[in-house]
Amino acid sequence: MSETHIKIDNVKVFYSKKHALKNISVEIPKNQITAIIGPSGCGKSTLLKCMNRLIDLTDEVTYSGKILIDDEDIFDRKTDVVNIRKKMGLLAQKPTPLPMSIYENIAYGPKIHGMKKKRDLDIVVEKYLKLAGLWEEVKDRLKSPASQLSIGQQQRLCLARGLAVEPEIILCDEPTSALDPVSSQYIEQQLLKLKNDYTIVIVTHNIHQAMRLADYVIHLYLGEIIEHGQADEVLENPKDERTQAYINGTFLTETKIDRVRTCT
Ligand SMILES: Nc1ncnc2c1ncn2[C@@H]1O[C@H](COP(=O)(O)OP(=O)(O)OP(=O)(O)O)[C@@H](O)[C@H]1O
Repeated sequence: MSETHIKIDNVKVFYSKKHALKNISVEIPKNQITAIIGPSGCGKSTLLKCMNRLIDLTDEVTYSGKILIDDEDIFDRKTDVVNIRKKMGLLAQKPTPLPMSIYENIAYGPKIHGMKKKRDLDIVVEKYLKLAGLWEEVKDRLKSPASQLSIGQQQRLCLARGLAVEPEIILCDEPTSALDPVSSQYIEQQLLKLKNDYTIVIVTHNIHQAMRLADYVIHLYLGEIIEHGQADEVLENPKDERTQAYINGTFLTETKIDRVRTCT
């Protein structure tokens, strides 16, 4: 495995009494795409929210363990949450453009971080719209409201906006689930290009998407990692019966799981 970028060590999360993540320990490699897969409610989004501490915004949540990014424990109360989030771009399920122009959507983050000169902002806007694969489609209407873009374009705009604050890591929570197949393909193509410079973690329900994108796969099941490894090994030759069933789209009843456990 290449150099570790995010080291997750014994992370546990409770929502009130609900034990959502149980002793999660896993290392996420730098400049690779890691897909988190698993059935609904298994804890995928919770794990992602731990990585940027958005989990703090949830009521009645308690968590423990460590998440080391560049050797800094982001769960440490002394860690500056704003700094952590600056290292991470988040691409959510639905595009959330800011209620302003296409240009201002991208310039917003750099302005907050102190960039003032129009020339510098122009360069940044063009650079990140190009990186997100949207420049050619919007270069002649940068002053138009972002809300006038198609949903697929809005998602690429959100990707560009996230990149404009120069993160090291891109967290994606089902980033194409609200998009048509062509727009999904655009996003996937951009993510594949971006992995040369960014560490990417993507939550996806789409096994084919994981096959197309992922270098590594984490399979979560009822809050635990039941399989983790190189994508081709996990997706084409899974060791765990539950991973196999999930990939095949078959449903394992508790009785069958018990039978499988007894047989192995
Ligand atoms: N704010 C909350 N309060 C209470 N329980 C929660 C809260 N958020 C999530 N949960 C529970 O924690 C578990 C994990 O939720 P999470 O959203 O991480 O799952 P997921 O794998 O991302 O699901 P999906 O694929 O359906 O989005 C689920 O049982 C969910 O009901």
